[in-house]
Amino acid sequence: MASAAVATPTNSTSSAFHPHANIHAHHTLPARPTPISSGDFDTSHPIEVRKYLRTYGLTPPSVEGFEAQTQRCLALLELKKTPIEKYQYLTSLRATNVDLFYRLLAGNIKEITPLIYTPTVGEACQRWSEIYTQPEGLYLSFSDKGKLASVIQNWPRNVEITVITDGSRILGLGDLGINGMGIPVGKLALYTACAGIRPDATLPLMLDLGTGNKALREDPLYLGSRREKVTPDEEREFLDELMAALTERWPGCVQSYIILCSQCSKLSDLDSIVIQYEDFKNPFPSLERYRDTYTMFNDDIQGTGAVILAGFINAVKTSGIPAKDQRAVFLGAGSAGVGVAKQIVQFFINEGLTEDQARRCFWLVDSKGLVTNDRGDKLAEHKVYFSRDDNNGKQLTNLLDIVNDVKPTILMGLSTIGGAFDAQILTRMAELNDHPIIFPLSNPSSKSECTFEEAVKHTNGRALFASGSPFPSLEFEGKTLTPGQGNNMYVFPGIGLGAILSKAVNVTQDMIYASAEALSTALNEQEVAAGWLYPDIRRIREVSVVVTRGVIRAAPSARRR
Ligand SMILES: NC(=O)C1=CN([C@@H]2O[C@H](COP(=O)(O)OP(=O)(O)OC[C@H]3O[C@@H](n4cnc5c(N)ncnc54)[C@H](OP(=O)(O)O)[C@@H]3O)[C@@H](O)[C@H]2O)C=CC1
Ligand SMILES: CC(=O)C(=O)O
Ligand SMILES: [Mg+2]
Repeated sequence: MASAAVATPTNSTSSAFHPHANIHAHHTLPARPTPISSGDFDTSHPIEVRKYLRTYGLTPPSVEGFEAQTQRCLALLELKKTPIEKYQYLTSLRATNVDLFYRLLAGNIKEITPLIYTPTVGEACQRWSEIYTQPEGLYLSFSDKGKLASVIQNWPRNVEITVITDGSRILGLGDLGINGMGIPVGKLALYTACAGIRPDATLPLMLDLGTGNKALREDPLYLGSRREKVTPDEEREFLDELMAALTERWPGCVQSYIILCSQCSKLSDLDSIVIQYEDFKNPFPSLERYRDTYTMFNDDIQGTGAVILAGFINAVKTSGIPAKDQRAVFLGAGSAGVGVAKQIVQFFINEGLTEDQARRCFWLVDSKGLVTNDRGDKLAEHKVYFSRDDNNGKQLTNLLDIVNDVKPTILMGLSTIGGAFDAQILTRMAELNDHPIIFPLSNPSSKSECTFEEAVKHTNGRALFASGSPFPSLEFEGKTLTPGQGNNMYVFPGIGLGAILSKAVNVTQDMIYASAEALSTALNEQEVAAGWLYPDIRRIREVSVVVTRGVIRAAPSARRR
């Protein structure tokens, strides 16, 4: 396990500068420590560094400060007209000067995150084949099955954390096959910007397991295999091999635990890997299969559950309604919907409810309507826990009817259906509650169940609001109202860093819950006074420290490596 994985955005050189090198006597210069890399041309490098790197004379003479560099980047960004052009500019900046990219991102997180993450990453994934210019991660195809370990050997660096997807459910945009690579790339960029993980210790990993998206398979520019999606059994066998191969190459997880028992002295030599699953269409089987045997978590189920629980804890403080009187309607009963509902169940239990009382506070709605025991279809396993048995034979399918029937205090959207919370539904929520909790959480913005403006307008500014993608602040009755962003980016960097630093063998439910509790306490006085549900995103590095600390403290000490 490498020591501190933490990089600061103010590091100006990625290559080691040797302070004792004789910088003037070129004929006696030692060999360069590494081959020339694009970051070596950073215009902030002092003259001595340029001479040491042998880039002296190859960059303009002026040694720039970070401020001037940032000013130029922001001006260049401003010149790009569309979000996708800005995305492309930032992609090329990362490829040509990784330090500058992260200084820019970490210093302008509120402005730049929407360009490398949701919502722009959604469009980037939809157009990935069209805009592809350079490799940014590792691709493993189903045809590599049986040889995954040897393909993984091609990755040139040691890795501490990977984000993997098969592209089968990219945000709310459906199956995008290997075009989903933008998601691991974007999430890992946030690991560096928000939690300081060294970029070269991260691995974006795309599983090319075919795609159910016919248009992609027929697109001449599509860069993945043109096969139908593999079966769940084939996928499971592939993932079994993958998990073993990843931990064989970077043997933190299970293997290092075993090594710890027999050879403690070897521990410091080990590199560990934390594995984050992202945007799989049905991620429940893999979470169940690997959570107790590998250092892994599923961000859509667990990260989302934690971040929404944190905002919910703060919303409940404002609404003043005790757990036993909460009634939650969830539009969407998939990985995120069930993940969020389960984390809130845990909170309700901690607030004194029995598990059965807690479970009964939820009404989940999927594409067929209210999830009930008797509606006539075979429910997917993950929905059964929340399935209602008290609907008296009524099979409600319309969201407004469900809201009228249930009279909820909370309306969550994790359905991928943009605009599903219409004026009537929002108005009804405001009639039912002084402070309705309204969280349209689907991404990207086009899939958000409502906008902030709509929520404010139809609830007279009384909604306790958070959305998955960012919306701007607005003026309402002389006051500036600022929306919360309920996005797992508030927690996954801290969960991943906490898992790395604590050397936890598994990412336990206690660690996930702790990340939520920690985030809920990370608001400063001004944010609390303003009634915010989440801290200002500009403080994300401080916030990630709080989340990481919570996660480390919750990591079971007896099982740390
Ligand atoms: N804010 C955040 O941090 C996060 C947001 N998300 C967002 O949440 C959304 C859902 O993600 P995820 O749960 O993983 O996706 P899933 O595909 O697992 O779940 C989607 C759910 O929405 C339901 N649904 C689809 N159409 C309708 C409809 N017309 N009416 C009611 N329900 C419908 C589906 O029904 P059925 O089961 O019948 O198919 C399913 O239950 C995505 O947009 C994603 O971007 C996800 C993770 C984090
Ligand atoms: C944010 C996220 O993980 C998603 O929308 O899938
Ligand atoms: Mg996701």
